[in-house]
Amino acid sequence: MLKIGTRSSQLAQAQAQAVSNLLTSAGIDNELVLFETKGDKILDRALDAIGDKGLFTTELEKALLDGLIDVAVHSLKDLPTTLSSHLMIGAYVLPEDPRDVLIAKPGVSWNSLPQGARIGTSSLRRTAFLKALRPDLDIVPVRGNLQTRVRKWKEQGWDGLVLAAAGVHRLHWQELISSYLDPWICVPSPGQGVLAVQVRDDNKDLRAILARFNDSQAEITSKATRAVLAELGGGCQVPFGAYATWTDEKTITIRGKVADLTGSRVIVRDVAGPGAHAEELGKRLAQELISAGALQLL
Ligand SMILES: NCc1[nH]cc(CCC(=O)O)c1CC(=O)O
Repeated sequence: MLKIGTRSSQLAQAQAQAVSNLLTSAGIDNELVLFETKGDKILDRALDAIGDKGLFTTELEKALLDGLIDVAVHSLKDLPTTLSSHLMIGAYVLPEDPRDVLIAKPGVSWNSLPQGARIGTSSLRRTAFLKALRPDLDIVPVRGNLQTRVRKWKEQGWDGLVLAAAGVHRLHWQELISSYLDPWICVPSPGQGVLAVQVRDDNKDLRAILARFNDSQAEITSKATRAVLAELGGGCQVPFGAYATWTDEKTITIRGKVADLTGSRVIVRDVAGPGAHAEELGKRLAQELISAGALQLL
């Protein structure tokens, strides 16, 4: 019986179940094994900064290496760009909408938010990019899983809450969504919406099976945006987003955006080129951001 490791939040289980269904369709008996991660326990501070720390993934990587599980399912955006050695991403699957969304009461849209509206998010990226657009907003921290955040938004009577569309869609909470935020402006986290199926690199048979489910377009845009993150590296702790799309069947455009914490200084750069050179393009974009002062924003 193939063992699929996942965090135990409702969203993580929905994601792992979707991967389980793919494997079942390939005739592979499998079951979920649930884990709690450091990121599930630390609830008092923003976790992203540059977002490359593995707080949600380290325990699953260890379980893979110890042979307790055969695959781990992660939100790609939570997975550090440097994986533990002997582990690899076996497939990029089931890409969802990469945008962020505003959760708000019916009738309230992004454009109709009142002056000084109170908005919940703990992501430094969302805080900075939203403040850059609307300096009047009162951004309040909210951590915890999606249920907790939605509960707090209701209890506290905030005007809005900003979440990833992918998570909201996967939990079938579409009716809570008031507005989709433009990904060229509220630039998402690298890999947002994509699931990473991680395996041991010596597990050849399983890798061959997973390859059948790989979404090669999502793989390429994910590699492009994660290359930007990797190149900016741990040296900087700034709000950062990267978004890549296909402009024709061979070409991708990548946007990178960094800001200071208050959103008063913003650097945006785009590069376009062949998807076949995704990682090179991502690195080039990071270098352009650095040349424009990205590392000095804090
Ligand atoms: N950092 C938490 C996290 N990790 C993945 C998702 C949603 C799914 C995704 O973005 O792929 C979320 C919640 C959120 O950002 O609102």
